Amino acid sequence: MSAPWPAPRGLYGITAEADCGDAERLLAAVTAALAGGLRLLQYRDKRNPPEQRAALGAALLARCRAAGVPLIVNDDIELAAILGADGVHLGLSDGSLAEARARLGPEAIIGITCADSLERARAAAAGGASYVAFGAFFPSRTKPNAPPMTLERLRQARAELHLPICAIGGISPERAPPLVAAGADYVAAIEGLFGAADIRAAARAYAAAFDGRGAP
Ligand SMILES: Cc1ncc(COP(=O)(O)OP(=O)(O)O)c(N)n1
Ligand SMILES: Cc1ncsc1CCOP(=O)(O)O
Ligand SMILES: [Mg+2]
Repeated sequence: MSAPWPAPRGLYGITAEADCGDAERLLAAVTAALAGGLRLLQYRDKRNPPEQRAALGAALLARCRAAGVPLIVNDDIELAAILGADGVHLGLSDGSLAEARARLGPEAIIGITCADSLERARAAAAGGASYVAFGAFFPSRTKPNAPPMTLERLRQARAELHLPICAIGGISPERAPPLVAAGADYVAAIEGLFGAADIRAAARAYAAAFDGRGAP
């Protein structure tokens, strides 16, 4: 059974390339993040061929299902469909929102990268996106060329958009609270979460940024 949407506000973990070369390591990392309170997981894997991505995606989906956490596939609408994952995340150069909705159905979670653009977020909302993602809020070693996004523009987005908003880009646990206060429903992290020495503790620290800030 697929996980309910919207997921409770909180940490959105995105798998690290460094973990995708080793299934055991990847599953251990994700298991630790789930134990620390991860609310959403994205399988982002730009290194493996399709067959391996299908196998890793299936293993991640089983782990996420057991935890009641949605699994979203980055970039690849077809892989999301084949796996029966909860959704897909699409950037500017990935497939279209309309194509994803047609392939995955009305219940699928479809996230759209808006980078620093409110205009793109408005179009995504009007086109039936499930959430929009803004960033990079801070310099990101994972994606150094992501355009910079500001807290002020995030507040503006929160004031006018009526769908979940995700903040991404160089976000450590210490950097999360102002983003949550400005209206982010999800804080997405790769290095700050999966690069941490204690992944479960890092997930808890991100989750704490949402404490006392209202129900999902
Ligand atoms: C939650 C979330 N937000 C943004 C992105 C970036 O997507 P994209 O611009 O397509 O870049 P890649 O991740 O594909 O390199 C994301 N993946 N997740
Ligand atoms: C995928 C993506 N899109 C904008 S910044 C980014 C990278 C996020 O990774 P990190 O949390 O390590 O900066
Ligand atoms: Mg992409």
